[in-house]
Amino acid sequence: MRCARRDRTLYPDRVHVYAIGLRTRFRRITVREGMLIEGPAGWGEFSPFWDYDPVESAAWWRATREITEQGLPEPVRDRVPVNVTVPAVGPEQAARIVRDSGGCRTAKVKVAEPGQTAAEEADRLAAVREAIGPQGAIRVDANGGWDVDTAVDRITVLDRAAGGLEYVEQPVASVPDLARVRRAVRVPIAADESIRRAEDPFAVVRAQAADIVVLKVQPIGGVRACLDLAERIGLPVVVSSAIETSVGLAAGVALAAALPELPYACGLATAQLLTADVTGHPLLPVDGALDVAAARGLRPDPDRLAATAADPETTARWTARLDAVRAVAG
Ligand SMILES: O=C(O)CCC(=O)C1=CC=C[C@@H](O)[C@@H]1C(=O)O
Ligand SMILES: [Mg+2]
Repeated sequence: MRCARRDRTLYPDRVHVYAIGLRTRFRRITVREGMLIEGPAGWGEFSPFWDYDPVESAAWWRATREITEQGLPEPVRDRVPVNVTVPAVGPEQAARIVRDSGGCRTAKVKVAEPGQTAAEEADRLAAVREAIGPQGAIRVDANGGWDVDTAVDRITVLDRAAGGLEYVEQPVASVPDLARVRRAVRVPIAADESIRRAEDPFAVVRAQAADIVVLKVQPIGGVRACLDLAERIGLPVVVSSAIETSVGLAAGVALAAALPELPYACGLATAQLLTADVTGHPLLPVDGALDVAAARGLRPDPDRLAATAADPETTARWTARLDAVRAVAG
């Protein structure tokens, strides 16, 4: 197995850099890269997307160290309902993803993909509704891709095409615009980027800009940081992933398992987006949920680590990146 330079100041154990292909282009990437680090309390994942700079990536590193040094908080439930994640694909592929999801009763559908039309999005949503059934829940994620007027128009169209939307995630980029859209539509609004890339996530609450808050373990700085934010933010929360391997997803499952309330299915079925994983027992939904004990006991397998190891250049890039992040994170 190819290991990054052994950094004895990090851990005497193991630092592994992975590169795993995505089944479909998602979030502008086709390969997911990151680091897995084994510490005294277990394995953690450090995998900020490359558009996060060292200062922003410090929170991701804190999340990694929390797991490798403190381990996971105690769960209050033994299963975590999850949504299937549908990339910006055609209607037939969207329906197939839902049907093959392992019983997910909620689907989150990517919209506002550059170059795609409202009609293409409406077709995708109609196909997802057909596949998930009338009792299923459908949410969309625009990743801040619309302006206010477009968001108000599209939400109305997509709400009808979906046969009713559970909520719309980050329809527009700024908090003031999020508040404008929320006042103009009846579909609930979830804040994601306005939480995980914000100086002050409470600006969303002060502006009455969202009904729901999305929590992602790595960008927010750890499982316990997310539990603390959930306790203080005063809005319902939904747990979502950062498209990690099953090692990183296990931290998301631990968060979802420890939250006092879990009103929404979690965006933690994203192992389905990967063409491989670092364990022979990837975290995949059964009857629409992930098993908390399986996540807590999850360890990478040496043969899967070897099979998903990044090439030397990528490994060197991540090692240098981690050095830069640790220099600012302390
Ligand atoms: O929430 C989900 O269904 C899966 C995770 C997911 O959609 C995302 C993960 C990471 C970055 C984004 O691409 C996207 C999101 O914005 O929530
Ligand atoms: Mg989102």
